Amino acid sequence: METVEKVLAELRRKIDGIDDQILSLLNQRALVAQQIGQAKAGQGLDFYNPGRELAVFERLVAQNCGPFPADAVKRVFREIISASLSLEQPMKVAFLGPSATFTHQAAQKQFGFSAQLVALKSIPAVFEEVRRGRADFGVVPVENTTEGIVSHTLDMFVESDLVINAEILMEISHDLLSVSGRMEDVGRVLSHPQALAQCRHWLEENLADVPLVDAPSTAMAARQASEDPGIAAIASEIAASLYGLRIIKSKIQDNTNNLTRFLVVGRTLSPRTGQDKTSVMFIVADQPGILCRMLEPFSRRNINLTKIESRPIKSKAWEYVFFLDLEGHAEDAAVSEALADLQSCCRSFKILGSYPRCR
Ligand SMILES: O=C(O)C(=O)C[C@]1(C(=O)O)C=C[C@@H](O)C=C1
Repeated sequence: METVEKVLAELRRKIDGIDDQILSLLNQRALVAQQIGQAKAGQGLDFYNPGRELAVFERLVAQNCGPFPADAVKRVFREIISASLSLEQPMKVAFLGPSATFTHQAAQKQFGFSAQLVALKSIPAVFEEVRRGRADFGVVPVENTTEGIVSHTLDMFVESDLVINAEILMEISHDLLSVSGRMEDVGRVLSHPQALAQCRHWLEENLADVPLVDAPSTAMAARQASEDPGIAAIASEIAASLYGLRIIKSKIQDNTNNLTRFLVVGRTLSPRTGQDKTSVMFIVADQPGILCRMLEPFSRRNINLTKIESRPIKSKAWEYVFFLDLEGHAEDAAVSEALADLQSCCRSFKILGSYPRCR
């Protein structure tokens, strides 16, 4: 009978052979991506193409018959594309920091580890970095299923000429982290008050006698936990890896449907993919029936609206700017007609961008 060592050696030889093929294919793919980059440079086209990236992920996940997990297919190809894009053009992406926040995690999910991610202190600072061309793109939060809209982000579009190039949907999953990763070592739990509130039931059931302490951010809580073995932080998975913490328990939030939507902002509009969303911003005339009139062009053409939001105009009391999201690209015939109809009843109107719809 064969010894287990012999069996393992044989199987590992097989894996080595497969890895050699994977590596050779990765390099063949990288060469093709470089050629695409050269073709794009010749035409002045954008190197980053989020619509094409989504199509690559969806095609591969659909044809994967396992046992390699579908999630892992996406993660592996995220990094392959990130590395390929860095060969076409190294990407610099500004995000609302500090490091290890959920916006950081969203930027990493969208751009992978080959992009240079830069943490900035505020949403206006992210917009400014992209406007000045010091970053190629910016990542900012725009709405959360529990907390609602991030008004700071919407307000920025009023003054800024930046456009929306992509949306990122992310489950906000809170993990309990500490140096040892052991429940019995937890003497105090630190986190941002919102994260503590979102995990209240779990904390009552599992750590009822442990004091809860507010921290300025989940990332700061993680940093403090890395300096004191008696502190556990509620923070993201990325905070665990950044501060060398172990996960005591993952996904401890009470509401499992806690999602945040982030936007990727850039300087040029994205091409049509066939599965797009469009965001517009406008101010309507102050007239009876105007709200009906502004929505009618969409219902008449069976265009689905996914969000409507209003924000006060700071310079004029009791006047509002509307933000509307709809399904379709601004270049689709029906969408472009509906937008022209809407524009005819607006005092001011701006397309904020058409971008691949995230599902
Ligand atoms: O297809 C392209 O346009 C590419 O540049 C190639 C590629 C890829 O590696 O698949 C790389 C970057 C883009 O954001 C999208 C896709």
